[in-house]
Amino acid sequence: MDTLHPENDRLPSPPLISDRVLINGVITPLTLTADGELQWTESALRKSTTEKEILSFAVEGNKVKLKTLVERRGSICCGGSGGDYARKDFVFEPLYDESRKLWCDKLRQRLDSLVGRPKRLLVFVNPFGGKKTARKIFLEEVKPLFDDAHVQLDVQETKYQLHAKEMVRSIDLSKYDGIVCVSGDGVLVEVVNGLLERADWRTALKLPIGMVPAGSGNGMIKSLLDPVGLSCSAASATVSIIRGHRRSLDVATISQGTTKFFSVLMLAWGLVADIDIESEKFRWMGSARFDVYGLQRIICLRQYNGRILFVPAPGFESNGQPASYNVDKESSVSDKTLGYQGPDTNLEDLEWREIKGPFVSVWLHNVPWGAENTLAAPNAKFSDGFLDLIVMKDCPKLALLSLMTKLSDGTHVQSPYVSYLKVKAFVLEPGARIDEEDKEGIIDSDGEVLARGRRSYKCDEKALMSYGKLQITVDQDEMR
Ligand SMILES: Nc1ncnc2c1ncn2[C@@H]1O[C@H](COP(=O)(O)OP(=O)(O)OP(=O)(O)O)[C@@H](O)[C@H]1O
Repeated sequence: MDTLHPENDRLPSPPLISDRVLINGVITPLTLTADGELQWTESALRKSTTEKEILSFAVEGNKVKLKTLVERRGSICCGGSGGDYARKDFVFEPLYDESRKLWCDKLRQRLDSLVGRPKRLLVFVNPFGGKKTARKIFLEEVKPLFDDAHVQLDVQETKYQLHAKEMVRSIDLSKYDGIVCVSGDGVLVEVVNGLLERADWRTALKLPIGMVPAGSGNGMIKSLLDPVGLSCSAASATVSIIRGHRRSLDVATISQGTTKFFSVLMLAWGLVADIDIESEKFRWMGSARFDVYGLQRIICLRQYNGRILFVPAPGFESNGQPASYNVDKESSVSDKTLGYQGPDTNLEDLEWREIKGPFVSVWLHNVPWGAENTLAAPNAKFSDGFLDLIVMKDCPKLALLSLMTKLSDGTHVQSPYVSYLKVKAFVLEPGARIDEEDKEGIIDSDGEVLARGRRSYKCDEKALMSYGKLQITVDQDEMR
């Protein structure tokens, strides 16, 4: 019969090796248990586990030096525990050559038995992202941890937009255990799109992608670290990668004709898109650019004509009005050898509903956090096969200002001015501004311009899609 042992009642694990060693010049008993715990007494009982705290070890003369992590518990971060990490060496000296050899064998055996720890990673560093500090973050906070953990790195600084995507689409991925983006969400999305455009996308998708926050938004890494009580820092993110922690992630396919874009974070049109993209000119402010430009946009509030159609998730069928949707046939015609083509859902068989404009904001989210201080979709799940839809039609400016302050804890979705639901498929038919019909908006996906309408955000760059109807479907658990 199986019995349950509460954590405190756990039976002590037998020792793999137990010995008297020198620690800080004092003879001290040191034990490595079968479940990987290193125990010694230095004024009080100390413990360090191979699974969590010990990254690697090396022999230096007669001494064994362990590279370890110590958890720092902050008090101010995000209302949570604010867990973060610092590096620390732990040195001990076995009394005999034989016992040093035995210690090394046992430590190596334990560290080698840890599954999921990466050995070789491809790292993209975007020197242009956020406050342009990614290079410094990488050299000072990320690389030392990977070095301590003996993870080999192939580092590539991104030199221009879409550089990461181009590389990922064509390089030999077989030599890597994962790809890491020291950047904002933009480079992550490039990597995802590059992988999905490969002919061998099914294999490519098995490669885990890690994030280290060095952008202005950092919504994905915040969504990963916050639920486990870790601060959104470079050290926490790097430690999670070293430990091999993984989560599955849904991928949304946005299509317009045969053009496709794969999104893992969000799609926005209206207020949120305007703030996200038009505030680029304040990039030097870091994440404060969203608040500063957001205020300006609310004071001069825009509303857009248009229509959205959606297939509600079970329980959300009362939103909107029944509607029929003629599926964009062109988007399903594809050459399967070219890469991932989106989910094989028969959209015509689904129960569609619609909401007609004007709209202040339409926001579709795959993960909870849109940025480090924006809990856009508090109920969003990484791999539930649904997208969270947040819609705002008319809203008084004062109420809107108060909603902006509620974005940090996700309570904006409780406002009577906000509709918040889960959808399986979605169609956006964007229109012009109600006050100036010759001006249209911006469609933003994962922080990048997907489409820009007439006389919207001034920029000569051509967008991937035109400012017209878009279809969005979601596949469950595509990425890791
Ligand atoms: N050397 C470069 N010069 C100019 N742009 C670059 C360079 N390298 C990458 N980029 C582009 O910079 C854009 C933004 O990058 P990233 O996502 O890292 O930062 P961010 O936009 O500040 O953060 P977030 O996406 O979290 O808001 C991406 O579209 C990427 O393609």
